[in-house]
Amino acid sequence: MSRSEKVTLTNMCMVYDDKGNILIQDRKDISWPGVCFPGGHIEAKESFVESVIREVKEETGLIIENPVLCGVKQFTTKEHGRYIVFFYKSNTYTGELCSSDEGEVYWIKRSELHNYQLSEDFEDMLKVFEDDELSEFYYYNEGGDWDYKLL
Ligand SMILES: Nc1nc2c([nH]c(=O)n2[C@H]2C[C@H](O)[C@@H](COP(=O)(O)OP(=O)(O)OP(=O)(O)O)O2)c(=O)[nH]1
Repeated sequence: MSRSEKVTLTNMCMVYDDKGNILIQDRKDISWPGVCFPGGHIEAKESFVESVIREVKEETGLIIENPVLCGVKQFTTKEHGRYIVFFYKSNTYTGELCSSDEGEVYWIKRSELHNYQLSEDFEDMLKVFEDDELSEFYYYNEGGDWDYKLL
């Protein structure tokens, strides 16, 4: 049996401050629209940490420092590959906020997040970002039905 498999690598970053604000992105992409955190695809041979710094810069204009890995999400794609999202957090950044074609970015109070149209899964993904005892958002198939659990 082959030990290699087809994998799509992506990242997502919660940029936050010490006043209870988080930086959100309103994604335009019709395959997964709604409010979530910035992020995107990791390029071939790219360092994971440098990749999330690059994605946040491209999508928000901010240069984050010391992003910390805080979890992972995975699901199986239609092509039977594994889709992985590495979750990071950062509260240290420089630069001016600037949205990209991916979607508008803006600061909101964390406590106001429930007022926004969130991307599918995002509410439960957030638990992994915020709860130190959780580190994985995992989709699995049981009897033909997809479900997920937080681990
Ligand atoms: N398309 C998609 N993205 C998802 C899902 N779940 C999930 O966490 N994501 C996250 C992972 C990444 O942060 C982001 C992937 O966004 P994207 O496909 O628009 O990637 P991108 O255009 O920003 O990347 P790039 O091509 O600019 O490098 O969304 C999902 O079910 N579908």
